[in-house]
Amino acid sequence: MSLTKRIDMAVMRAITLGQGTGAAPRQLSEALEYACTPGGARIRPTILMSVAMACGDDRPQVADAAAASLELIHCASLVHDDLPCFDDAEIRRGKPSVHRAYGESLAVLTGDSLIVLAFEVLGRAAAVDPMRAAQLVVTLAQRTGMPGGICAGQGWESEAKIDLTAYHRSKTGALFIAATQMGAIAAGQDAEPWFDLGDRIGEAFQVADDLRDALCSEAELGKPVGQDDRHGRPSAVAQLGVGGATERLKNILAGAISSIPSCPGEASLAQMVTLTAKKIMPQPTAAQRA
Ligand SMILES: CC(C)=CCC/C(C)=C/CC/C(C)=C/COP(=O)(O)OP(=O)(O)O
Ligand SMILES: C=C(C)CCOP(=O)(O)OP(=O)(O)O
Ligand SMILES: [Mg+2]
Ligand SMILES: [Mg+2]
Repeated sequence: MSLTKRIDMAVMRAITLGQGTGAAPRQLSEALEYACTPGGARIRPTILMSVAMACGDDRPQVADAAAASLELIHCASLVHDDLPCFDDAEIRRGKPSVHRAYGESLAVLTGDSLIVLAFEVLGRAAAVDPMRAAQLVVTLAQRTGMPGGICAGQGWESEAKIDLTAYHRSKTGALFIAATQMGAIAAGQDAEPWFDLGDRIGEAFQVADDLRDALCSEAELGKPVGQDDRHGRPSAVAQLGVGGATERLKNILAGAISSIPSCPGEASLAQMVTLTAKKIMPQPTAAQRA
């Protein structure tokens, strides 16, 4: 089975669990699925699974639960991020954002339900491997909440003075660190050596996202562009210009490959990072190249 299919199936199993089989509010049930399918790039669970596979993937059910839980948290964060009180975005993944499709109250509840569901999925993985499941819960919680998770990252946007490194590391880096560390944990390995790889991929992803926000169109991205400018957010493009940010992106990615810890599947993991790099590198249009 392809990795994409494995991830989509794990996500769908989780959503089905959240929808239940008995009485449940219809619109909220529908919105859970709407928020997570069809997926975006599924880049975080792909990295997680690739690390788990490079480490032997000896408990595939635990890796499936880890990948699904991480993607559920990511989707929840996008639903909340698009709300009027944050970025007030009307489209996401090429369709109306959840609050545009279902209203604000249900969008808040969709995000809330997905967060809780993510941790339920990990709790249930304890039936297969209690130690690994407990470590996965702690790692995902650390990278989701305060003081260093994506909630903290979002929190920086309400501060008058922003610590740029902490802002980027928590807003975007956190779920990439979760991806590499949860992949290792799911396969029974120590998480600590996998911090650097996640941190570097996260930093690269943030620079790439800043470049896409400045260079791409709404139709290409399926979400509003020019957001960093509009919200006055610090970005790699504002700081370094397009050329400087592109150079920085290439340097971080080279560093990411050299930070892969030694493991049985090291070579194929390096290939995955190179492939991910190609995917996230924004392609300038002919007009921008001229
Ligand atoms: C778990 C949970 C629900 C957290 C709530 C806190 C929250 C709203 C986090 C958003 C995190 C995030 C990376 C948003 C997208 O960034 P962006 O706005 O720069 O990117 P975009 O262009 O894709 O919108
Ligand atoms: C952290 C950021 C910039 C939010 C968007 O993440 P992705 O670009 O991975 O979103 P999807 O592919 O999942 O839609
Ligand atoms: Mg935002
Ligand atoms: Mg946004």
